[in-house]
Amino acid sequence: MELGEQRALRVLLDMDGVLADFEGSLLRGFRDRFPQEPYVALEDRRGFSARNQYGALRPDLAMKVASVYEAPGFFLDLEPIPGALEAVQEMSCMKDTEVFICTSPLKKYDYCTSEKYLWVDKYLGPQFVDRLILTRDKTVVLGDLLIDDKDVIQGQEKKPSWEHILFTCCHNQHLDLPASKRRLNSWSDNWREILENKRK
Ligand SMILES: Cc1cn([C@H]2C[C@H](O)[C@@H](COP(=O)(O)O)O2)c(=O)[nH]c1=O
Ligand SMILES: [Mg+2]
Repeated sequence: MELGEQRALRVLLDMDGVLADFEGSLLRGFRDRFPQEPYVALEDRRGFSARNQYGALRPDLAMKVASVYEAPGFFLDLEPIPGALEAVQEMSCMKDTEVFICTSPLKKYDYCTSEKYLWVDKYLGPQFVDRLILTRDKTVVLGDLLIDDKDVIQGQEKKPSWEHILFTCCHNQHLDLPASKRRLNSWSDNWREILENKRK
């Protein structure tokens, strides 16, 4: 990079809950597969882990809800979140901006990892397959912004390079955030302003 050239703003985009509708698919899948079992309505979701919340309802429900997202096809069949694909395409064409998708695979990664690549190829194209980062520790990934629905993102780096923008999802919508923390309520919210403010 030449002296005086402005470094591109690097935006890291989470996948589940930000680009792909994990929660909606999980609830539909659980009710289809276990129609007689109690379930957690989206408006009643609290906390990132659905597995933990179902387990608190009844211990055996933890394994049952996990069996839904561990099944073949679950990640590939996720619906895009409204406005997400359009926002990613627009963002990636912005001057002095680079976009990466940064997502955490399941520990039980058999189907999840390949299906995440297939999903990105299907909905965003091969150029984004080159920009897909799978990691269970996002703190070690360099970036300026991380747009992610998980309320607490921890890892090896205690002071990650990125600012975490909390993307509103059913499980975090009730959280009161400290004044320093910014939310993006949806892709029709003003994500462009968040990027421009970060450039200053
Ligand atoms: C709700 C929930 C999610 N997960 C897994 C599913 C994905 O592999 C990652 C998503 O993390 P990211 O921050 O969106 O990349 O978490 C899970 O294992 N259990 C759950 O209840
Ligand atoms: Mg997520």
